[in-house]
Amino acid sequence: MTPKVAVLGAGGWGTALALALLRAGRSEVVLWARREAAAQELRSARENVPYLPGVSLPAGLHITSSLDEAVAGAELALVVTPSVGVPDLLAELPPELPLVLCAKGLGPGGERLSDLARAQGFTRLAVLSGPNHAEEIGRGLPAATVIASDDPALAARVQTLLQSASLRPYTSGDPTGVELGGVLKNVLAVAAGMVDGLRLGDNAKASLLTRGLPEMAHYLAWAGAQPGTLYGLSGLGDLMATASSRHSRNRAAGEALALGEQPEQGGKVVEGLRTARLLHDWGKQHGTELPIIHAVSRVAAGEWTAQQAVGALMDREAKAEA
Ligand SMILES: NC(=O)C1=CN([C@@H]2O[C@H](COP(=O)(O)OP(=O)(O)OC[C@H]3O[C@@H](n4cnc5c(N)ncnc54)[C@H](O)[C@@H]3O)[C@@H](O)[C@H]2O)C=CC1
Ligand SMILES: O=C(CO)COP(=O)(O)O
Repeated sequence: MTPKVAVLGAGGWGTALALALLRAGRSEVVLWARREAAAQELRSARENVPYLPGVSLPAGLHITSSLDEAVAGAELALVVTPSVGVPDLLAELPPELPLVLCAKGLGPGGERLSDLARAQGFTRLAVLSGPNHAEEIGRGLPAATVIASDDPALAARVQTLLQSASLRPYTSGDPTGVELGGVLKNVLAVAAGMVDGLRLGDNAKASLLTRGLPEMAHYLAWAGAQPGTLYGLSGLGDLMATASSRHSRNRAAGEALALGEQPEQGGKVVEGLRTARLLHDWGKQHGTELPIIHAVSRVAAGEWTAQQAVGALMDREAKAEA
């Protein structure tokens, strides 16, 4: 029987993942959009004009706004709404459905999305993360990604479903590290955008991103991630892809903030701004210094200008690198 795969969330990333599944030879792929008007627009234009313009959607891609229809008979579902939408979506899904969580954000109280899913009774869970701009994956440009799960058979199954000439998925047994790498790099990408906006140069960006790694490492270690995962595709790989990319909404939001402009990206989700505040709160609660994350959080909240954030980072007490 042909496996049916549901892709829940019709933004740029959900649309690109649906196309990646079709390219990998899956013939029954259903893309779910939250609003019927959006589903109708996708069906008639055969293009996701607001979120992934310039990429055609093949006739074989089924598009619906009915969640029941999307998941009926599906072997598994990719959850690709922005993180703020994940709790409501989980509440509507049957807990026996295997899920692949693809959003790069945290729950409303800073929870991992996989923990929220577990609390709702879901037991078959994987996460997918890596250096994967929707604009490039949607066009079939080559990339690698990581699928991590405590259930090796599920990770291997998702790998098989997605593997194609243009997407090379790796498996991992560290869902904690893979899930959180993408969450944290978004905040550093906002900071990198501020460096761009202020035209501080290449040395500043390399210094900032490298000093951001220990901040990522602190949080990942606290969460129980394996130390090496930070240096893989879902950590350093995604940080490299995002912090310099013309596609990155997080980087662009940082650039806008530095220029005194609004950080919104035309209705596209910018996860790093909300994540910065949640991680800042976590750092305060745990007495952990996260200077770059703290600076992004204060600029995002309008408490500091980007220039003040640079001053605060440069004025910190002298210390050893390690
Ligand atoms: N765009 C990209 O290149 C990548 C994005 N991601 C992550 O995937 C997640 C989704 O991002 P994108 O697809 O880029 O977003 P997007 O900004 O392209 O589109 C957001 C989509 O979600 C819908 N939406 C908004 N609020 C919702 C809610 N409460 N419930 C259900 N749907 C809702 C919008 O109508 C829209 O269709 C984010 O966590 C993002 O960090 C991960 C990898 C790559
Ligand atoms: O996660 C991404 C690429 O891997 C997308 O990053 P942005 O959300 O900053 O566009």
